[in-house]
Amino acid sequence: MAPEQGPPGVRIRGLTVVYRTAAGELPAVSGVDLDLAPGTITGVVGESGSGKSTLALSLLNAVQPPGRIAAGSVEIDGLGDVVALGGEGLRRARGRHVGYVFQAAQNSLNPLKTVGKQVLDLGRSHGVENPRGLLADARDLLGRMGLDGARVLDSYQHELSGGMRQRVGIMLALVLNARLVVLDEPTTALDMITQATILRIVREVHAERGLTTLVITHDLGVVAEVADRLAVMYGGRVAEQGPTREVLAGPRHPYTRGLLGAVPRLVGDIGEAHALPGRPPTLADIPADGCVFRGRCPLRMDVCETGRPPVVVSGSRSAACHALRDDDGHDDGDGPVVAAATGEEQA
Ligand SMILES: Nc1ncnc2c1ncn2[C@@H]1O[C@H](COP(=O)(O)OP(=O)(O)OP(=O)(O)O)[C@@H](O)[C@H]1O
Repeated sequence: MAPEQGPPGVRIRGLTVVYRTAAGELPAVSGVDLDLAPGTITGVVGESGSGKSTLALSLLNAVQPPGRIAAGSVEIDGLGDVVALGGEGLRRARGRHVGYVFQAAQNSLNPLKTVGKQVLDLGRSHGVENPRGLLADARDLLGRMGLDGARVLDSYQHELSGGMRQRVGIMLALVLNARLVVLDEPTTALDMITQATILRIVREVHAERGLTTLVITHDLGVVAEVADRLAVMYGGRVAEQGPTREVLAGPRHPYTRGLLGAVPRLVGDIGEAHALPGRPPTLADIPADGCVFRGRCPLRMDVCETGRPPVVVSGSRSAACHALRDDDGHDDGDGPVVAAATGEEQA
């Protein structure tokens, strides 16, 4: 995948990732289908434990034991199915093709090496032949993000603020010219002003470098700010997905409605916000059959106990819910189409 080839598309199909626990192997991600269209920013949102980070790690086939990808494929343009990749091919793909900014990137730099040294290490591990050119690229990227690049390259982690470290993380994900970038909780632990700055930088760098970007977050405000499309995850499954504006303006899945109702700044008056009752499931109590959200769902019906929710597709949106199957009230004119009740999604 040469840089001039344009941003890659990604097709995730039937992805199931399990972790080995005392109770056996349990799915953290279960039958997920998701498309990342080339050149777009997709946001994956959900409460803690919904499987977002596990899904993101699967894009690099980087799920670590006791986890493993048990089924499905992750097709990346120019790279093929990363689930089938291994060894050297996989190592080279990470960084070169897929740039990854880990959760808590503020703390993931090596405290014993300057940022510049870490750039050189990264280049060496990927066989970059022109280290000076790499450092110049790193300096330019940092400058592009409003930092004094030369100074940051000479700095150690403890000399940088949280927002600066986050920008260094983004630079490290981009400096090898990866065109697919995964950002896991890019703004957690940052103050509001720094958060807004980082999101602006994500949008600008995405557009300027022609990237396909996946942003993982628990914060609907973050996806509202940056994402063209969003996927809402719950209990390891995609509950609803579609264009961000449409989903936020008219959520269909009861979980999405609950999440939105719990965010004061998106619904206006703080008095109108209602916390979603209950807690998200842990691996041990995700129901094996039926709908994973039924325990907290105001629309719960008998069928939710046993049948996996059908994916109701309408235009470029879809939601997996038994209640929507008979619900004409949300039809956007195309008429909802019920897809197979296997968790398959149409993006
Ligand atoms: N190494 C592991 N061993 C066992 N279970 C794990 C492991 N890593 C994650 N899990 C479980 O898998 C489920 C999904 O975790 P994951 O980190 O993907 O969710 P998340 O939505 O990213 O949550 P968070 O926002 O808290 O990171 C959770 O129930 C979690 O406890």
